Amino acid sequence: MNSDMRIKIRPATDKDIDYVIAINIECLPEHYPLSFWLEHLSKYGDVFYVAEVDDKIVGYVLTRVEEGESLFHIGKKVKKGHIVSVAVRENYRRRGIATYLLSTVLSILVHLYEASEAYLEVRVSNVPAIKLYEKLGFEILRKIEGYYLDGEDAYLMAKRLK
Ligand SMILES: CC(=O)SCCNC(=O)CCNC(=O)[C@H](O)C(C)(C)COP(=O)(O)OP(=O)(O)OC[C@H]1O[C@@H](n2cnc3c(N)ncnc32)[C@H](O)[C@@H]1OP(=O)(O)O
Ligand SMILES: [Zn+2]
Repeated sequence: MNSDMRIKIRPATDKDIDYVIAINIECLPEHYPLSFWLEHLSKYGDVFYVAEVDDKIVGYVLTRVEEGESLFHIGKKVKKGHIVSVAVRENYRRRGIATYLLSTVLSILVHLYEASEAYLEVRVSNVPAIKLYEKLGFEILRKIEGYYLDGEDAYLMAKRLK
């Protein structure tokens, strides 16, 4: 891969799902049935993005929009963007692709959905992802003990969007 590769970001379509699932399996231990991906595509397709290099999908971010209690103001009901899964193929990392995907989705959460917060869970050992989220303005709110199937803890990280 050369250093002047062109990265293109666009919303996912149903034709992308097989590639997205393959990247998810390659990059993360948390996997989901086909129905999960298709349901998110139909309900929250505006915040399900893929990144392409040379017409091949190399990364994705899957997001869902939720209404519920604010993570910052107890008792307040808000719209929240939930970053469910993000991954970039190993050979394409550290080129800003995840930053591009996530900042695009965060902007759509604000402007299209009028969400006021975004949040996610991440393994406490996943330093690259934690650093990425901190760079985007997410902060660690708390630890969720035993969140993952293998027993690892998660950090709950969140960001105010307005
Ligand atoms: C909610 C969830 O999905 S949590 C799980 C997140 N996904 C995964 O862990 C899957 C496996 N990992 C990956 O796919 C990738 O490493 C990702 C998605 C975490 C990051 O993707 P990338 O495209 O490489 O991120 P990007 O290039 O935008 O990095 C932005 C910043 O994040 C930080 N960062 C990214 N990777 C690393 C790393 N390996 N070590 C330290 N910091 C890192 C850096 O600050 C980086 O900025 P810099 O390159 O200028 O120093
Ligand atoms: Zn989650």
